[in-house]
Amino acid sequence: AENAAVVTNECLETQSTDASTTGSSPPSSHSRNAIPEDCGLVYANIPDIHEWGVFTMVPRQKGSPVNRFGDIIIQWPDPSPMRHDPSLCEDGACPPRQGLLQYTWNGQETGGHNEGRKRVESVVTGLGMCARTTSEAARKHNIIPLVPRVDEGGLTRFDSPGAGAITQYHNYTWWFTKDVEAGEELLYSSSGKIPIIAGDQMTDTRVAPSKPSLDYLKKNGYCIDNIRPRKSRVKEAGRGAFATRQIPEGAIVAPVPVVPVKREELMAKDNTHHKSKEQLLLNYCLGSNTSEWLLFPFSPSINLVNHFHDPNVKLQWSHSSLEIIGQYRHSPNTNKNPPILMLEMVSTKPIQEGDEIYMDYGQAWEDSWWKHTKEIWKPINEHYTPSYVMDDAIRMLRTEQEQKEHPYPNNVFTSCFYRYSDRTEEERTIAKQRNQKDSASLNSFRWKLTRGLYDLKNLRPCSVLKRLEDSKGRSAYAVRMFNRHGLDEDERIPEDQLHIVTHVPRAAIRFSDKSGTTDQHLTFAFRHEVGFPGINFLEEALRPQ
Ligand SMILES: C[S@@+](CC[C@H](N)C(=O)[O-])C[C@H]1O[C@@H](n2cnc3c(N)ncnc32)[C@H](O)[C@@H]1O
Repeated sequence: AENAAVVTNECLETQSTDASTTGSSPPSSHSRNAIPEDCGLVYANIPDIHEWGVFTMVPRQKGSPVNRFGDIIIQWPDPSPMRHDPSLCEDGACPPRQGLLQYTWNGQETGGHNEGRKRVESVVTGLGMCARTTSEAARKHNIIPLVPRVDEGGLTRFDSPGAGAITQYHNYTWWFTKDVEAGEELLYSSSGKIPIIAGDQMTDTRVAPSKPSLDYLKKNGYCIDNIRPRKSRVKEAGRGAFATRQIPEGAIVAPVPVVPVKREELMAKDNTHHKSKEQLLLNYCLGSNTSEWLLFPFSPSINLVNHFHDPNVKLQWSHSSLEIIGQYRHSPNTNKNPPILMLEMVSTKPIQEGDEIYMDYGQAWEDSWWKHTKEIWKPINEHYTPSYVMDDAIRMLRTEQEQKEHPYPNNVFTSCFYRYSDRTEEERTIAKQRNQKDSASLNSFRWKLTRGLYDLKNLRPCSVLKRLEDSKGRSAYAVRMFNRHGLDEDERIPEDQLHIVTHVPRAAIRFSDKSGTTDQHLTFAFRHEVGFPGINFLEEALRPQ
């Protein structure tokens, strides 16, 4: 937020300067930023406090979706410790997060925690990065997210060179928790964003002295519902971005706020486990092979724009970003982190409703993709079934004993929705006493449904010991619960406890993918940034003089 404050309202002016085609020098072209009459959501710089926020242009009802389509999430397993090393924390206080890590969520909030061995950060694009947050205690939030969908977007490791090159986490939808008036800001609770490392503090949102008027938002905001996700028309590309309405030539299709990231941060930490060399995030960054900097764009659906040699949009620096970068050129301290910058995605031809949006990713990307499909990629024919397919296919779960005869595929295990902290003090004391008396005794509890139990952060490994049928013929299970990395302290079952839970319904048990086995970890998964020569302009400004 502090960085965003540097981006002034000038960024929202209707005229912009184009640095995308030449790289280092910014030629001028003009684009129109007219908000369509029926635009429902805008991204605007809040007057007085100079922070960016998301606003609704129409009244909304409690229980209705913010958008009819959700955002993608990119899982960032075991980020390189360079920028935020827990070993740098002293007495529970850690150095502040920098770069993209300032905006990520704890992976367990999005169900991504099994993607990594120790730590997973979730990059929640769209509203998760554009909307501002408020603390749970302040109770000012008016939107909440639901669970994402997880699948391969039609690209399987058995037949597609695109397998592992796109994220499997998508359709992360947001819902209103209150009735909201036209012009109100969308805020969500920051609890999901509280970082994994103890000691990090979230600051609460700064409240604007006065609410921006609808007129101000129309004149100064960027429309952020001109594009939406859908399966791409490009074979092997996965999902794509499509126009939700007609867009004239030369108009701003979407704002493209970007976080600068150092290329070296996206190297996977451990190549023996995360077999591909670079993180999946690289495929969603803008850059050029001559720059050590990358830009991660994050407005809704922007990350879904695919490559085509005959594009209908291009990227250009916003006027204000050019100024900020210009200031860097003259600043003697070039070592500091560059702030959030703003690009604009501008139509280069008239676009019809339903058209797919394409950019030209450039020759280096095309060459790399060509090499990947012709020389590197090979179909995989080993036995593999992703967890979401197992969940659909296997309704009745096998006990540990049955699995000896009839095992599940190697890449999956079972997880249960369970909260150890739901046990009453009394239950815990009895368990403790029993443990002290007889080390062989079991602690067995009855599963019960409590509020919020089906949140993804409450998933933990569990093994099925017994299957029973209830009076209505439905299966219920007795399971042993385990701990996993990243669990909150009060959720950890004491190491010396054999924690058995009975009457667990099938709905509370899920298949999960073992760490390092999903497509994004495939050895031959494609990795290349989206070509954006305009980054050279930033690179030049940041280079020590
Ligand atoms: C910025 S993402 C675009 C969104 C992506 N299609 C998805 O489903 O998440 C870039 C990645 O999309 C895929 N892609 C984009 N354009 C493509 C094309 N023309 N052919 C094949 N794959 C493409 C590649 O995997 C690339 O690394």
